[in-house]
Amino acid sequence: MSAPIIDGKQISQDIRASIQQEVIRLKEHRFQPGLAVVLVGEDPASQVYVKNKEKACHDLGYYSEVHRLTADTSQEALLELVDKLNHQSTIHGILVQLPLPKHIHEKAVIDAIAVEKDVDGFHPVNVGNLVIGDDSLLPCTPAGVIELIKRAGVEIAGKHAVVIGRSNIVGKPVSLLLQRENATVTMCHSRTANIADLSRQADILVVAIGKANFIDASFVKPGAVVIDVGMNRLENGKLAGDVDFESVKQVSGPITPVPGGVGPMTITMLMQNTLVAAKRSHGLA
Ligand SMILES: Nc1nc2c(c(=O)[nH]1)N[C@@H](CN(C=O)c1ccc(C(=O)N[C@@H](CCC(=O)O)C(=O)O)cc1)CN2
Repeated sequence: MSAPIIDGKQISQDIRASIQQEVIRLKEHRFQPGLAVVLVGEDPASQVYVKNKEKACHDLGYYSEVHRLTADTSQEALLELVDKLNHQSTIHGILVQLPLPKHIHEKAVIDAIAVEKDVDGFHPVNVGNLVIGDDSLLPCTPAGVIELIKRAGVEIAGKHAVVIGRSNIVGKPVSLLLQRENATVTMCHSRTANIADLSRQADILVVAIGKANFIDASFVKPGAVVIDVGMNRLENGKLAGDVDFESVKQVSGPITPVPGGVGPMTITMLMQNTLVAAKRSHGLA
């Protein structure tokens, strides 16, 4: 028997529907969440993601600004724009689309975003708050992973979670969030010996290593929950996850597909963070 599929698109829609209701209520108090998205350069995938963010803002009734800057924009000019947005009262969230062109120092830009408007959750203060368990804006993809697991009806507390990948954007924050939910977490990475042995011990397996179809059924304990954060563009133009979905779903428990799993949650959690940031700025959260 094949595993239940965790439908990230449907879960995303459900979350957006409740955000929309809350925004309608808040608008009666002349309150409108505002998001500024900054895109530097013409990376085709980034252009699509930014358009989708703009559309999500429109659909949910947010105020939005998209700043499309040419690839040769200087770091100084980008920092000036971030500073302007930091001080703009209609904007509660600022997102600088990554990756940035090579001549721009990503960290300098992230560090320049006001902590309370950092709806990506990438600012070191937000990262630090996540580490010590204080309230913070959570990074969108990791927050989406936790939401998918919970909405699939899976209890996290007491489970053994194995996270494969240790990036600052996914692997590390996902591990911290799983720990916060009282899972026992093992982190694996490129230098881990016997990844398959550790992976087979997981009740919850989160994979974010950026290698197409790396995890097959031999890595998975029967019934384990499998969350695939990978998004690898193949030569034939198709998108593949880090998990060999067809093989793994024969043995796993609930599993996310790619596309249609974690990806759609990234923008939904961004919308959620923007709402939280806006409410906090009005003393409502
Ligand atoms: N500042 C940021 N930059 C980037 C982030 C981020 O969270 N903050 N994440 C990614 C890109 N991203 C959002 O920005 C993103 C990636 C994927 C999806 C998504 O819906 N994926 C679909 C498939 C889409 C396709 O066919 O290409 C899916 O998995 O179903 C949404 C947002 C890097 N940059």
